Amino acid sequence: MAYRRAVLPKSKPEPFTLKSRFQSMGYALAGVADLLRHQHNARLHAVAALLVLMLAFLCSVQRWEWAVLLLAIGGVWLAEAINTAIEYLADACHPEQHPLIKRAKDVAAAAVLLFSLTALLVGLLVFVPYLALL
Ligand SMILES: Nc1ncnc2c1ncn2[C@@H]1O[C@H](COP(=O)(O)OP(=O)(O)OP(=O)(O)O)[C@@H](O)[C@H]1O
Repeated sequence: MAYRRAVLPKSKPEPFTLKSRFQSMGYALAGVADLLRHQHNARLHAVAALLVLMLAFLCSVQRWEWAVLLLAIGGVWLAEAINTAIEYLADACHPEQHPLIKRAKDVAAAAVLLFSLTALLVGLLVFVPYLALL
């Protein structure tokens, strides 16, 4: 029965309730806690994000620069969360070594690397003109 529930779509959609929406948010927050607790890279992202926010505050960056920096920080977290979810799914579906699991994990990790490099460039574009004035 548990298997049936897991693989088949429900015949009748569940009614919308605030309680279930709050429950969903709780699951998502548990995902954030999981990232911070189990992923060393996520802790590095957290420290980097804090430093960027402090620097932005000290430089009194403009409103649009805040928006760009927040998007860059959010994008790195998005990539890290999806990368971690892919790793967990891969380990659950195929705990043994497999060349395709390696490719899937490496490509998922590439997403984090590529967005992190983009975020670094965004940070340089925003902060270098302020730091050059010092
Ligand atoms: N089941 C598997 N089959 C084949 N290759 C795997 C498997 N699991 C991991 N790998 C590969 O082994 C290498 C190291 O994996 P690992 O998950 O330790 O990487 P990592 O990104 O350094 O880890 P983390 O940053 O999460 O500590 C990667 O190239 C990965 O794709």
